[in-house]
Amino acid sequence: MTAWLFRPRAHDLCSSVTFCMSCGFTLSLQECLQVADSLGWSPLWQSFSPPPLHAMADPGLYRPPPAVRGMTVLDREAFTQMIHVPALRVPTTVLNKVVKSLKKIALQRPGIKRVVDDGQPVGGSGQHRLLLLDPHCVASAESFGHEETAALTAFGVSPELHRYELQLTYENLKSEEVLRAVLPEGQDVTSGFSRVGHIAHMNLRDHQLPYKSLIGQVIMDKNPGVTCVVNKTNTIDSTYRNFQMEVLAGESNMVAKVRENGVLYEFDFSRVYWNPRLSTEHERVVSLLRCGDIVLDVFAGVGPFAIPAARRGCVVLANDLNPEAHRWLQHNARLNKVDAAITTFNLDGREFLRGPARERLPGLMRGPGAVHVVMNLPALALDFLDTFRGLLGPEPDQGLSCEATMPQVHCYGFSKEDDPQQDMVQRAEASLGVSLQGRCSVHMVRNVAPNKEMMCVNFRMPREVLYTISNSEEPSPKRQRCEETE
Ligand SMILES: C[S@@+](CC[C@H](N)C(=O)[O-])C[C@H]1O[C@@H](n2cnc3c(N)ncnc32)[C@H](O)[C@@H]1O
Repeated sequence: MTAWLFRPRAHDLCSSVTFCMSCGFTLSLQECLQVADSLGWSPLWQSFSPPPLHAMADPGLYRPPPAVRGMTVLDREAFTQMIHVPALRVPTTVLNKVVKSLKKIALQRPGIKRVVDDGQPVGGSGQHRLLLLDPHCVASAESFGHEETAALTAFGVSPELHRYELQLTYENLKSEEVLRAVLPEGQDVTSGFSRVGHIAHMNLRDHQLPYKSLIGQVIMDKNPGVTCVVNKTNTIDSTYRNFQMEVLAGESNMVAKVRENGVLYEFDFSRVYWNPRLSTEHERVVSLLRCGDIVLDVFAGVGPFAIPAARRGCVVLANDLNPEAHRWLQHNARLNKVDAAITTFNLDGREFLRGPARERLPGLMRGPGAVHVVMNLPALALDFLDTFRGLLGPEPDQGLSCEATMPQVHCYGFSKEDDPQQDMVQRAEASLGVSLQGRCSVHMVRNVAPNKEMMCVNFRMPREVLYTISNSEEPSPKRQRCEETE
């Protein structure tokens, strides 16, 4: 066939022509006619109507009409267009089997039926339906692969392709397709968001802001269950790690109900920290806990470590500086019926460690359960480790404390270094004032941004940190025996 439908005047127009020698075809036939008309080009290929089936293979076929470009107030009707798709005429007697055999090449669009009436009068036993095919897979009868050809032969279906005129509406488009058609060409169309209950949380770029209401509306339309779309308006450097946010579409109810790892949480998303991307990490830490263990959650938020830990049979001391997070933490403890197992505090992390934690630690460490300290405030938690220096004063058992009773620490941090593991260990060591070589492990939690990792360093709190130990003290044989039995 002709290599191009409309001859481009220059290569830089290649995005405006149907067939470009170097880039392949980029516009739907309908769009192409409009573009050509506006540019005063005349078609080289005159036999346009009706278009042969191979012309239906245009990958821009589902692209909405060019008129929607630049739209800032969503007009759903403006996305409606007629397109042509290939179809097979299939006897109803074998329809189900043919649909199954051809499912890889059948039309798949949201809200579009792929089997339609053939519009022909029904005659005798020869009742037929049209099976609509994906024009990107099927351009002509030669497009069928061996399997499909064999299936058609076996079921007595003619491979002759029919042309079906289909109305494509806003409902049949994916959010990405809608936004790509509306936002300026060549600019990034990110329709990604975090889902927090009924809230879709976006982080729009500057060039997307003029379209923010439309983007919000599209995200809400295309994601069942989302009834509120918000955009982050600040970076997350507030003390309480919550976002300033603006409602782009839908209701302004910020109280979300979320299920994470089977546990239900409720909280005001605009006033507390919640990150759905931490569910795996929450689960990982909780899986390390055993019934009867003690958990000190220094930066507890609304409870994603504390509540499941209590549900697992642990005794939990959970603290958060944000009064709102503390309130929802208490609420979630009641909601999950574990309030008897969780004691909550609304203190600065250092105050919590120096006060309630210090008071209870000696008794807890003598008990049967292991003590875990969770410190998830990645921007600052490593600095808080210095609070443990000499926290419990002189060692009561004069060097006989069993290492196995020392608290197990899970401390989070961000790292932008080439070797984030080493960076984490070095910063923890600097804060604790001791070496952790050979007695810690580090793992990557998630990639937060290009070149920024969230990490977790895990170690048993060294005795010489928690207690003020005189330099002359030698490790006692008794303590060594204790370590061996761990
Ligand atoms: C990153 S969030 C973690 C929340 C929860 N642990 C989680 O995994 O989702 C850190 C929490 O620390 C709290 N926070 C910030 N500064 C604090 C401080 N100095 N003392 C205690 N809590 C603090 C914030 O309010 C926030 O809820």
